[in-house]
Amino acid sequence: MVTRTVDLRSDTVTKPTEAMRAAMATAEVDDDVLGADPTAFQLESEVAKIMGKEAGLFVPSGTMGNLISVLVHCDIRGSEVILGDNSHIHIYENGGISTIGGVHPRPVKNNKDGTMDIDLIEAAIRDPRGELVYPTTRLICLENSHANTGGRCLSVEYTDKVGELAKKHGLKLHIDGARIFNASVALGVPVHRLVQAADSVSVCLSKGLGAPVGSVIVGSKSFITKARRLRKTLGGGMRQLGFICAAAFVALKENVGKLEGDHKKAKVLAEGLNQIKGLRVDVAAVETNIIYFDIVEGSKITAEKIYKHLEEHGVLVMPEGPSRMRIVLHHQISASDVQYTLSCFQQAFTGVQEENSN
Ligand SMILES: Cc1ncc(COP(=O)(O)O)c(C=O)c1O
Ligand SMILES: C[C@@H](O)[C@H](N)C(=O)O
Repeated sequence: MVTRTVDLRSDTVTKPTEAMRAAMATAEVDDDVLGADPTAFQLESEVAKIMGKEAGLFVPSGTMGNLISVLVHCDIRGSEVILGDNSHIHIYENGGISTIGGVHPRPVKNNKDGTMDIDLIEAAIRDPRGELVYPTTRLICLENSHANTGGRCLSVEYTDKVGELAKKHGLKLHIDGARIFNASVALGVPVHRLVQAADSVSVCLSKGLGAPVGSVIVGSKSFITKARRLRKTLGGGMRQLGFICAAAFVALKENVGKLEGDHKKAKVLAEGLNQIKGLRVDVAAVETNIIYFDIVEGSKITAEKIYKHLEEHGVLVMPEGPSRMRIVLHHQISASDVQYTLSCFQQAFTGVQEENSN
């Protein structure tokens, strides 16, 4: 009988707080297709202001936020987007930019720190003289923090350099900012400065900020006007969405300040896991709330045995391969949960070592 649950699969698993539920229950709402839901408008305006952009648009998911952003920037047939080969847009969004938007992806290798070498980005930009046979590059996409490399942060200097490169070639820059607040807190750089070079940003409120639903895309007024129309085309026009925006507004106001704590807990957990004989963690690479770790070859324990033991004790982690796992911290994981998780991992390995010695 599991008496305690520690859900470390993702920062998308958080449950609405009482304050969010109360805000939802009393939210002022209206039809956001026929006009403007007042609570949605308030949230969109606030996020745009915080991000230093002219306007914002609420969307039901980060996937839709990225899709709309890419499709607005690449609105001409034959467009191509340069993006990371290990980016969320390229791996986890069902190829939507191509299957729905007809946009051609031009992947560039992601480095271990989430960046793409700037000279490789420039080399991937199509030469206009080859337009008879080449797609036309119109957009560069970055991801900050970068999820698949372990929540690594792209510096403001790097982002500005990519922005300069985009401008030099007449391209737009989009940032998948699903965890931009995590990067901002970890770097000590205000979000508006971190995304200053970007023409658009997709900001998830449903990740580390803990909102039950939603993202906001931000950009120029012209960009958001086109994005709003495309959201409707994709079936994302929502009616009285103020009640979910009310929860997101609470998340924005209450949880940014908790991200540093998530990062500290991630570091403690990473250091503890790395002390367990049979696990390997690159602790230095844990900059925010995400930890990737591996079972050391020859450690005589299988991932399946670890998952089984963890699940029997209520600890949930994300499988990432035959011997690789991911843990994501969020504001509903306590310091005690971190210690409990470490004890469960230790027990799993000790149990196996005892089995093997018998
Ligand atoms: C980096 C990144 N971008 C975008 C998304 C997509 O967000 P959603 O799950 O809301 O579609 C995710 C995952 O949730 C993500 O980790
Ligand atoms: C799995 C992925 O799609 C999701 N964005 C997560 O980080 O949990």
